[in-house]
Amino acid sequence: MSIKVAIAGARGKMGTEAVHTVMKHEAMELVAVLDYKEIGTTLAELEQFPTTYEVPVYTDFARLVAETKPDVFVDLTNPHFVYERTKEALLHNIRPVVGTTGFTNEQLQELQDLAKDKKIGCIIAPNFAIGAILMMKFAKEASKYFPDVEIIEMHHDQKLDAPSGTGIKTAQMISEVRNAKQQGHPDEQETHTGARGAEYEGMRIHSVRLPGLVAHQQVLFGGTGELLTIRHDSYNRGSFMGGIAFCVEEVMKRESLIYGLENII
Ligand SMILES: NC(=O)C1=CN([C@@H]2O[C@H](COP(=O)(O)OP(=O)(O)OC[C@H]3O[C@@H](n4cnc5c(N)ncnc54)[C@H](OP(=O)(O)O)[C@@H]3O)[C@@H](O)[C@H]2O)C=CC1
Ligand SMILES: O=C(O)C1=N[C@H](C(=O)O)C[C@H](O)C1
Repeated sequence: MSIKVAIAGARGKMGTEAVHTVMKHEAMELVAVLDYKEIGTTLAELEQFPTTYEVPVYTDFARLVAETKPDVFVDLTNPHFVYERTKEALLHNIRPVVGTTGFTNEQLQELQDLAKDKKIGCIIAPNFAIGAILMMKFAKEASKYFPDVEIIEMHHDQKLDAPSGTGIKTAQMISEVRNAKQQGHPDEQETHTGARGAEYEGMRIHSVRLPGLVAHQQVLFGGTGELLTIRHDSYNRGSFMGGIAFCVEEVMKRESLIYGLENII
């Protein structure tokens, strides 16, 4: 039996690709999309989709749930909206697969508790690309030997959140194994605010936003007379689709919240 999927953010850069991915997947059925504004009755009315995509569009989540009964809710929207909707999905016993970034630690903890109470799967993935997951794992390993590290994440200039979810996740993974260390000169001063980037447990995260970029990150490790650079590049959003399809299938088998694909690949 196919997995019934609903998607929020279907008009967006990631959502559009995700719609095609689910529509083409033989084990999945796209039963609905959720938008916050009136865009038509079905996806077939939007010019970026084929006229065969007669998937109903809803603006009311409760109605979407009642009428289409999805198993999985994929969220690819924006940081202002995602926490409440993920919570709502869990309360309706629908399994969230969330690519949207920008959760606070408190929000993640609350959702983790809720998924545990409900005994249903929820996957929150700051990055769906396999290469990015490996980049984070390798960076975690390297930081055991190189405690001086700076993260440079580079994205397109339409991105709303900074630092990126991947940048924060990388810093979190590194801080699980790295000996606490305040980097740089103890007396350093910024003559221009923000010059040293965002602080995360003594590490620095720098966010670059430029047209032409998609999603890129390098993690720099400095040692005596040497520099190690671990880098990943997503050149297009196809890089994330294998991860989304994997998560939609995987979340059906889980009974708790998973934050980061490194925990399940
Ligand atoms: N985990 C991962 O691997 C990846 C995660 N992302 C994340 O995914 C999210 C989306 O990225 P991207 O596709 O580039 O962004 P886009 O801005 O291209 O797409 C977001 C879409 O969501 C819509 N939207 C906004 N608010 C709502 C709402 N309340 N309900 C339904 N739809 C809504 C937007 O509409 P409108 O334009 O009208 O506001 C837009 O169509 C971001 O948080 C990004 O960081 C991105 C790439 C990979
Ligand atoms: O907004 C994006 O584009 C991306 N967002 C995610 C993040 O914040 O890390 C994943 C990827 O970097 C692309």
